[in-house]
Amino acid sequence: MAAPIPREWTGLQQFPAATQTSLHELLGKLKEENVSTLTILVMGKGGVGKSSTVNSIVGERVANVSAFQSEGLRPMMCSRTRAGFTLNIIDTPGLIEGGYINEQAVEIIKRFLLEKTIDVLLYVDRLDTYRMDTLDEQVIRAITTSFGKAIWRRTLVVLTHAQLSPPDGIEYNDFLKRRSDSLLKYIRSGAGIGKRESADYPLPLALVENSGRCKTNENGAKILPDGTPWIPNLMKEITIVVSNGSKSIHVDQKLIDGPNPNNRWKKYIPLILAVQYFFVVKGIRRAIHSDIANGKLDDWEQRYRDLVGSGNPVDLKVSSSRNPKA
Ligand SMILES: Nc1nc2c(ncn2[C@@H]2O[C@H](COP(=O)(O)OP(=O)(O)OP(=O)(O)O)[C@@H](O)[C@H]2O)c(=O)[nH]1
Repeated sequence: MAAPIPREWTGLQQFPAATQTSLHELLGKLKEENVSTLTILVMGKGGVGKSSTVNSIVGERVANVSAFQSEGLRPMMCSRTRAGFTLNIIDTPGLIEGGYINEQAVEIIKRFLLEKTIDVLLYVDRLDTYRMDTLDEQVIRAITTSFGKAIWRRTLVVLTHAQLSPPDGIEYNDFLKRRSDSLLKYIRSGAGIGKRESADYPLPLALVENSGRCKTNENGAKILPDGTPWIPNLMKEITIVVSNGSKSIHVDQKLIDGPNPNNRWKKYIPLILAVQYFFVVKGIRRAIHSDIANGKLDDWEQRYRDLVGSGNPVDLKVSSSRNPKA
């Protein structure tokens, strides 16, 4: 089925003039780098603000937002064009249901993404969550197994509900640091990113406040507590990920099927053969040679030699103790 023709990105005109200017500059920069299409995949647990973030970026209500758990399992792709640039943004259902990974949702997402190329993953979570649990790690593992570890090179971590007042009088920046450090720790652990690899997986972070009550500046742009207009900032961080030198993720059947378990140990075969040769075959040979050199003979062999040596007729039936058939 042919992809639908993208609609004009009219939502851009909803943004204040200063935001529009910043966004046009960023799109211009991408075009200078020969990037004329950007496909953004949005994933995370349920209810963290994925759909709201999609709507905020597009500037239109294209995805359903609900305070309650959404029923649908189907991802949704929205495409918009502006001045020769195409933005594709894919909203996905939350991956957790009843305390476990919703495997059905994962499979549907994988099939939906087949033959698509993901330029950036927005891994969305809430800033105002105080504790991490194993569910976070499960979601991160599910993403890693589905699309490969390399997807984390193309990831921007997005924290929604950024206009929060931290609990227990903690200073905003301290709270942000603690929250982001613990989330990044879980992502690295769930994705299997070792300490030495950290530089290859920068995992930058952007804050988002989707609420209609988000504070605005004198230009009417929605701002973070430190005064940063967050929509241009989010788009800037996205363009940084696009230009970080890593490859976009093309989702093909091989990637979806994952590594073939039959191939898993194949690379060790030459090593196993070498170990066998040096420690088993060579060992046995050495033992045989040393036996021969020591002149040790089996009982029957010794008796046979004695008989042949003595010139008496050889009665193998009697002399062979090893061979009952003889
Ligand atoms: N205050 C505040 N509320 C938010 C923010 N983002 C989302 N919400 C609210 O959080 C609820 C869930 O938002 P959604 O955007 O539907 O979350 P989701 O992750 O797409 O949810 P699922 O599709 O069920 O996985 C809605 O009531 C939103 O209005 C935010 O940044 N700030």
